[in-house]
Amino acid sequence: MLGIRAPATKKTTTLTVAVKCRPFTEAERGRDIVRVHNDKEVVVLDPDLSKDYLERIQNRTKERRYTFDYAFGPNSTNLDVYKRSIHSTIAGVVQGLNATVFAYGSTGSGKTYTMVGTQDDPGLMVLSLNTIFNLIEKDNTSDDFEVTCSYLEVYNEVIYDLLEKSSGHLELREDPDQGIVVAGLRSIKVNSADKILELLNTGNSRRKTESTEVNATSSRWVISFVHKLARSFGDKGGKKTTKEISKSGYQRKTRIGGSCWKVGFFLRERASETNSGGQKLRDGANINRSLLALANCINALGKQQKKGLAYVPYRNSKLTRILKDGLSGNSQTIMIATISPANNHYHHSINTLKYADRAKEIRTHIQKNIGTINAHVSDYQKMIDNLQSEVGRLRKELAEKESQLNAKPTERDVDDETSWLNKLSQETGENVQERINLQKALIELEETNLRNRKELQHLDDAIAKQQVIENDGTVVQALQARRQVILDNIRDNDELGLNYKKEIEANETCRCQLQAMIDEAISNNGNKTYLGILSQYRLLGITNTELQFEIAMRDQIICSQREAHRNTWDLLMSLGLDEKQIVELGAKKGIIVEDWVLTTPAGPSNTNSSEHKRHPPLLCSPSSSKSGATSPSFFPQNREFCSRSLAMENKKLPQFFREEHHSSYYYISHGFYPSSAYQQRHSNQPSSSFGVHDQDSHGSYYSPHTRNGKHISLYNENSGSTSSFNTNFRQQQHQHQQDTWAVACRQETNTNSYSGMSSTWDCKGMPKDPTPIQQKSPQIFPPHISSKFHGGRF
Ligand SMILES: Nc1ncnc2c1ncn2[C@@H]1O[C@H](COP(=O)(O)OP(=O)(O)OP(=O)(O)O)[C@@H](O)[C@H]1O
Repeated sequence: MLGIRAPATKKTTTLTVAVKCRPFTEAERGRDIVRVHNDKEVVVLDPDLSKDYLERIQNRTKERRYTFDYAFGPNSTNLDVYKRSIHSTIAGVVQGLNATVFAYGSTGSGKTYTMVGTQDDPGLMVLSLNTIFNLIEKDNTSDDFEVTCSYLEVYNEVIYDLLEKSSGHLELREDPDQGIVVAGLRSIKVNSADKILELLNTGNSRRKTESTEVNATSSRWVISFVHKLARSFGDKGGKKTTKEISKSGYQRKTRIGGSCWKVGFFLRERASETNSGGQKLRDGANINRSLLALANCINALGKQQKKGLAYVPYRNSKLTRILKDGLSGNSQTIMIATISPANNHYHHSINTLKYADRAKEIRTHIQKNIGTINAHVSDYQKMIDNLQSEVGRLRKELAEKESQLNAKPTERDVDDETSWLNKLSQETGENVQERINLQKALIELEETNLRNRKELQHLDDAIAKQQVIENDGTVVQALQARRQVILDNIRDNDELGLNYKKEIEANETCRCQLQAMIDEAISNNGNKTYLGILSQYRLLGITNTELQFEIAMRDQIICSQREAHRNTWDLLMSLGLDEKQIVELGAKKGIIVEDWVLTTPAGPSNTNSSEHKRHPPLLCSPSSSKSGATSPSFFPQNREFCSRSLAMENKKLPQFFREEHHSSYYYISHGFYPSSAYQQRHSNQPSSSFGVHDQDSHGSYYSPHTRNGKHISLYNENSGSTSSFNTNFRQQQHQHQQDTWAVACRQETNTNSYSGMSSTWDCKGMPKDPTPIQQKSPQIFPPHISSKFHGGRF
């Protein structure tokens, strides 16, 4: 038979399961517990009659109910079974469809009777053979048919050929076209049902049957009867055999077909029931192994359909390998489950029915084994050419794919995922850095404008006062010019601030998208755990950067506050005041100098004590003093007490606060957090509270990036690593320290200018020549000085 498979479409079908309950045998005693309803339902009654009503309604009954494709009671004949459940399948064999029929049941349940039958009630094998030959006979086409049959037995997992007089052990082989085949199994050509029955009888005589206590002629072996049918489709004009057609080489299309139907029946027995030992016991165990393997395959195949599990243990026995096609391949398969009606077979019957029930889930894929071949050599050549070009195309495709694969290392999937995750992480890092820069720039901008607004207020006050005392209006004009500059700066900074806010929002959106991409990639990936940990690690790194940013900002604020304190002390002492005077002055104005006031009453002896030098005093407001806070302030050692006109003495003294504390509040009041904490609090408000500062806020700090009251953007200035970021901050701090003192001096100058005074101070706190305000460099108002010394109060 030529092995060309048809490109016909596959049809998926489920196993057909029929249950046949045999009648009581003459020797059998017991109670009938099997009921068949509607030709489909099988009910096995509880064999224990002693159960009362209560037990029954409590569902303690052992009664079981199953539904199958077909169910046959004891009065059904083999012909009934055949007509309803087998005939159409066997008819399909002539059309090129494979078929498998096997009986499954416990020993003595009627497998042999159902498959072989008797003279009066021929079995399914006989009936199906009759059908095949009837159909061939009735076929009025020019097609040729060739029927062959084989007969084999599996005994203790060894295959014997029953059509051979003295058969050796046969092996199973896997054929790409025909599936599992028994190598060396004799295949005899037959042309009538009678001939096959003759062969069956011959084979049966070679079977090893031994009596058991259950069945006097128990087969105790797995028997399979394999028929093959080859069909050559010819023209209507005349019949041609396959051989003749292939020889002729005429330009005539011919279809060929082949099908196979297998019939098997098995024994299942228990050693205790068969009362057999030794060799018999081993035989029983092997037979059980075959059937156990079949049961396992049925189980696995049933689950496979329901849950998609893959492994089916076909290789566990010869029987399951022979039946493989029938259980999952190209075959229409019918399982006949045979049971006994007797109550003492209850467990066997239930067992058989359970497997039969699972077998209903098994699916096979049937396909006609018919192909079209062209009889002419040139057509064969064309076919070969086409196939070769197809092979060439596929080879090329394969080579391309392989080169793609080789371009990357073995663990390319993981590597790809990792590098992709790296890219995402890097982008997230850049995103965070960008936001840090934007927030930093925004904060500085806010501070600048806060100072601008305060200066504006002071300018307004100064202008009002000056207008009263001045005749020519020169100073007022200068003040108004300055006021205009500040107003312009405020407007510009407001615009810039709004842009920053928009950029921060865009940055937040981008960050959310990146995070969603990372999350999705991790959740969809097989390496979930690994990628999850990697992602967490990266995100922690990013959070760390943000925290370092916050720390750096706080450091800078603390540093600037300390500088401000130091400058304030220097300024006070440069005015010519000693400590006692400062304390007294402070006390008059309600300012308490900690340590001095808290420990001992202010006095000359105390102010000069070494204790005070070891613990520099802290200027604080009464309110902060009450809070009991005692953190030290920085007191410049060996400071010079310069002589100074005390023209200021009667002016209002500034209010000193604990800037350290306020700087912390600053972050909170300005909504500045590391992004994680920030997001928790302000998921929809990424920007800080630009332009809405409390006038009493004291958390402002001097920024070297602010000139002339106008903000100079820091955006992208610090993009890069955390270390460069910190370096920047250190540089800023250094610059800041240098600037603070100069600013303090300039502040003093300006303040005096506003008050109409002409004296100025150098960077060491020494008086300098007066300079008109118009010629001064652009004014910067350091927070701790500008907010307290500014406005002509000092
Ligand atoms: N439908 C039936 N009508 C009448 N008698 C039956 C029928 N089915 C089975 N029997 C009888 O039941 C007995 C056991 O049947 P059978 O030998 O077919 O069982 P088995 O399943 O093939 O047993 P084992 O597996 O041991 O070979 C036999 O005496 C047989 O004649």
